[in-house]
Amino acid sequence: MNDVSVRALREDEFRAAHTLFRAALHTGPATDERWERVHSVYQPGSALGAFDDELIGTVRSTDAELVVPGGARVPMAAVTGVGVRADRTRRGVLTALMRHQLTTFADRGVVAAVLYATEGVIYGRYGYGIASRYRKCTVDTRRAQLRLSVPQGGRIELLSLDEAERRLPELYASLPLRPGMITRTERWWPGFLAQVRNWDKPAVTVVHHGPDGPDGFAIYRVDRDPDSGGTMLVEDLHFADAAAFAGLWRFLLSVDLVERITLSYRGLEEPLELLFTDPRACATKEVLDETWLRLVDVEAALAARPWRGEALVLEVTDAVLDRNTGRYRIGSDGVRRTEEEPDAVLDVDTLSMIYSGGWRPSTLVDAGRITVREPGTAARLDECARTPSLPWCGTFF
Ligand SMILES: CC(=O)SCCNC(=O)CCNC(=O)[C@H](O)C(C)(C)COP(=O)(O)OP(=O)(O)OC[C@H]1O[C@@H](n2cnc3c(N)ncnc32)[C@H](O)[C@@H]1OP(=O)(O)O
Repeated sequence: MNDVSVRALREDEFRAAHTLFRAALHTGPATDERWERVHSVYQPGSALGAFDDELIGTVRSTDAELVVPGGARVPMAAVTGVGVRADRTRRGVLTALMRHQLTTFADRGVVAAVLYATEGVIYGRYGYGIASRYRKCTVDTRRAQLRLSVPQGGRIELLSLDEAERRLPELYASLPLRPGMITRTERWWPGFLAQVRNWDKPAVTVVHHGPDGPDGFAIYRVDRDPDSGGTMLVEDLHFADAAAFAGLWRFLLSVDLVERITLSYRGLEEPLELLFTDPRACATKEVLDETWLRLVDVEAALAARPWRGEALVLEVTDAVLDRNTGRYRIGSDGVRRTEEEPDAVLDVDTLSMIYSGGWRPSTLVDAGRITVREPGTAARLDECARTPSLPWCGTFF
């Protein structure tokens, strides 16, 4: 193979990159109509191509903000669209793309990169670690009786897809975002809504109205099977508070001709089964990795979230962005680089795993991914990194 070079794609190359990516996922090219809807997901300057004699690999990203523990928002890049032509895989094309992309992120002040991975084996080598996990679950609507204490919730309004397209971006932006969640930019919505328009069953959007106006929404479709009955697939569900959560569920459970409701990409702490008199009405089918996080600027990322208690020194190794390699003192009094002896030694992908609170450091010590100086250090690290909730993103890209 000839040498591989990587560069930012010109806008007239975006469609070829999109076709290459879809082919890597075993999907056909976008129709003209679909391309018209989705081309704006390509952020100029942020779609990369790998070339030998022709385009052989691609990755793109869009800028957004990530909510970190403590509630601060940091500049992030949402990485997606990764594909290498099937006749050029396993010869370093993705590695060249990832190195180029991460260096570019670091140069322009991106603090973190986030992605959803097709396979668990791909991204750890580039410094990404599993930040959040999600569950797939199914609700048996015949068993799902709401407990008397569940709030009544407010009014439900049905929206057409065109109305949803107009109103949901503003509604999502008005909701409180928890750690692990990301902002949904004007480049995210067209891609998501193009998928929704492509469903084989009509999409239904419902908005929940609380005392101060719209405060939650859900998008679903219903698949009716003559043998197994109706299955509602809830594809998106976000809400401001417990009343909106309950109100949306009160409505979803009231929809006729639905025997079960399936959900994916739900946070592990979402108290769905606790709404029901029989908690087994909601069955968790699978727990999987959700977002993979990559701390691009380790010092800025560490400083953006609170750490608790007595300070500890971490020695971090970053094989791709060497500028991150070094020792960091973290504690309730802040974060700074240091030359002090380390209490714990870890790679940047492992740091990304504990950063958002999705894993206790002691779990990673047990897994051999953090080396500690003395036995008590794991417990001190747990206390230092402790967060009030597990991270969850809930925005697939
Ligand atoms: C965020 C997203 O967009 S997720 C979508 C990811 N895309 C896909 O899954 C589409 C189908 N797959 C592909 O297009 C390609 O196989 C890619 C992009 C996953 C990998 O591209 P490649 O150019 O083959 O990766 P590259 O050769 O740089 O691999 C680097 C290393 O990772 C390993 N690796 C990469 N992908 C895989 C994989 N899917 N399974 C096992 N190992 C893998 C390689 O073996 C290599 O290991 P080595 O350094 O020990 O030799």
